[in-house]
Parts: sequence; structure tokens; C-alpha cells
Amino acid sequence: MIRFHGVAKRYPGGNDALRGISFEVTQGEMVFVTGPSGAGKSTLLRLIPLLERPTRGSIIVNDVNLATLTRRRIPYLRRSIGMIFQDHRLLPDRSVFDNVALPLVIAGFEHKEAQRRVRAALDKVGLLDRERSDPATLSGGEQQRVGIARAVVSRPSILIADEPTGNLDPALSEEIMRLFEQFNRIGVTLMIASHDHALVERLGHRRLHLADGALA
Ligand SMILES: Nc1ncnc2c1ncn2[C@@H]1O[C@H](COP(=O)(O)OP(=O)(O)OP(=O)(O)O)[C@@H](O)[C@H]1O
Repeated sequence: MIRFHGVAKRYPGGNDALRGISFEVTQGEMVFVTGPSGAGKSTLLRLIPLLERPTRGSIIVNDVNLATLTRRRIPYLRRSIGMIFQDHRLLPDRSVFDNVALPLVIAGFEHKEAQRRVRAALDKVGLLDRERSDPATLSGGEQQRVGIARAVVSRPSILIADEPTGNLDPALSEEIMRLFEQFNRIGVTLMIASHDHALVERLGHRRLHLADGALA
């Protein structure tokens, strides 16, 4: 569950990215965040794993008020939230397997268990046969699927995706969104920022529409 109450974000320099927004996303919901460039979509998503702190207002994630989280507890919060970016941010000098394993290595998982989970994640995104590949040898859609496998490998209850199909053609974009729907069907909460109005309309999930830092 994600609840924003009166959340505002002003960046240093005085840029008001969010101007007091309130909404709730229940556990197991899939919600799109839409709006023009600069409307505050990325900022909204970045507040959930505390990549940014709000200037004002409260944010509750899975019953935890983020304002009360000490720096030491932030890694625990982040383990419950998978993050997917437009540019997927894979490490170019590591194999697909190693990229997906990274969150588990950081969390100190034992090798056998990590291997089991990485393979399960790669299987879910249909890339089990590419575990030894270099990311650079994969297509854009496959690289994005590796990014998704890395985001789900810790079995987060929430997935947030910032323009996950921004670099993909329409067919691949649809494929990625369908993959998100599969995770949603097993109970994962999803918040996805997207510019692709046609695709968002077609999929028909709830929409939070931002305009100039406010919910429309
Ligand atoms: N780190 C930052 N420092 C200062 N201003 C920022 C920062 N990040 C974003 N902004 C500003 O905050 C506003 C909202 O930006 P944000 O990236 O959240 O919008 P967006 O809707 O995701 O846009 P896009 O669709 O282009 O990615 C913009 O005016 C942007 O310039």
C-alpha cells in the first residue's frame, strides 16, 4: 500500500516539482502515472523508495511512515520495492546473470539460494537461456526484461517503473506492459510512469494524471 498525503517537493533552486498531492494505491493495484514532460512523474516515483525526500506532507509505504525511517532502515524499505528505469542501467561488464543477482549479493544471500532466485526471475521474463550473455548483445526489449528480472529478484511487494517503454517500439512496449500485468496478477503493486497515452488507454488501469506538479 502506498499513501501520499499533501506531498510537495521543491528541489534546491526553488523548482516546485510536486505541489501537495494526495492519493492512495492499494496492495495489488496497477496504476499509471501520466502527464506531460516536467509534470512531476519521476519525482513522484522517486519519493517512494526515498531516492528523494518530500519537502512537505506524509508518505506511507506498507504501513511505514517514511518520515520516521532512519538512514539505517532505508535498505529494508528498498528491498520491498523493485525499480525499473527507461535506460535499464545494466552493468555492461557483467553477465545477465550477474546483473540480476546484484541485489541479492548486496543483501548477502547465500550463493545457492541467489542462483535459484536469479533463475526463477529470468524464467519469468523469458530469458533463462541468456544468463551467460553480455547485456550489450541483447536487444533493447531483452535488456529491459533483464532490468525487470533484477527488479523482481528480491520479490518486492511494489514495483515502480519510470518510462519503462520509452525506448521501445509499440510491439515491445505492449509486451513489457503485459509482463507487468503478469506480476500484478500475482499480487504485486505497480506504479508505472508513461508517456504512451494510446498504450495506457488500451490497458485500462487506473490513472494518476499530473499537470504541473498537481493531480488533475
Ligand atoms: N534534481 C532536480 N533538481 C532540480 N529540479 C529538478 C530535479 N529533478 C526534477 N526537477 C524539476 O522538477 C520538475 C518535475 O520533473 P520530473 O522529472 O519529476 O517530471 P516528469 O513528469 O518525470 O518529466 P519527464 O516526463 O520529462 O521525465 C521539472 O521542472 C524538473 O525540471
